[in-house]
Amino acid sequence: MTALLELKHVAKKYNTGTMALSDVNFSVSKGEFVSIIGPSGAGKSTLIRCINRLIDASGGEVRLDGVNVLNLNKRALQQTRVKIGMIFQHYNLVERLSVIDNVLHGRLGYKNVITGSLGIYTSDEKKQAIEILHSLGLEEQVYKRCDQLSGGQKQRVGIARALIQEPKLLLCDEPIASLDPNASKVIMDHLRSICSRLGITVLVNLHQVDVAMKYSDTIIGMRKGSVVYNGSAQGMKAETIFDIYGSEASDLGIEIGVTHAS
Ligand SMILES: Nc1ncnc2c1ncn2[C@@H]1O[C@H](COP(=O)(O)OP(=O)(O)OP(=O)(O)O)[C@@H](O)[C@H]1O
Repeated sequence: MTALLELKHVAKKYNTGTMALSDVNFSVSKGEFVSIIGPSGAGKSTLIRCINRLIDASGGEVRLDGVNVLNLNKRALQQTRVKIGMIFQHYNLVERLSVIDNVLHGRLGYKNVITGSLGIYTSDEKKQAIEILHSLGLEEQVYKRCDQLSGGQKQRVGIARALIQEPKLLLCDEPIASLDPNASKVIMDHLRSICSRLGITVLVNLHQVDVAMKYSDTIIGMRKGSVVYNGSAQGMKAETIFDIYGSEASDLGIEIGVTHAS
């Protein structure tokens, strides 16, 4: 498979002196579903955010389709960001606006300053927004204000906003951390289906090892800013969990060797 995303020697040192990422190297193929796991402070969010430059890495290369994102000027970065959708733990929606208006915000990267600031969208874009919302089971929420939705519904709006961008890569920063198990399953099922059905590459930060093992083609395990595991879910062993979390899998309640069909 061709690599869509390649990280080479990526480092991030915050101006507090914290070395959040050290020499991170991995590549992600087109259409792959990859989970990043690791304890709090391992650098998962920093890593995800260095890919679309919400955070500027201190060194290394982040290549998307062969182009080093870290070298792009403002205009080129804007064009590249259109290819990268982002899902946030706390949804990042404009709560007082309707669901469809929030989804249409995903088209802003394609607009010029005037059409963008006036919120002018084509009828095709509106049709597409409604279709995506239907595909995510939100047909009854299209014109509701976002502050009237449940967390799970808000996260599906976040997914719809990312999908209307027509991204190649979907970055998901702890997308289920604020959701109950049922809503979490709905979100993970949608993300998996987006990957399999639409061929969109998904990179997701997770705290739940069982969820990562159930849904992912590949798991990247991080500890103290470094990648300590990069392999299949099936290839995870009790020692892998120890390397990542510094505790025995059994003490953490993680069952190794139990795989679930996705
Ligand atoms: N803006 C910042 N300024 C300084 N240090 C930061 C900043 N953001 C994160 N850090 C530090 O960088 C390290 C990695 O943090 P990061 O949030 O990326 O970890 P994480 O694995 O996503 O953690 P969590 O699972 O708790 O979200 C931590 O030591 C954290 O304290």
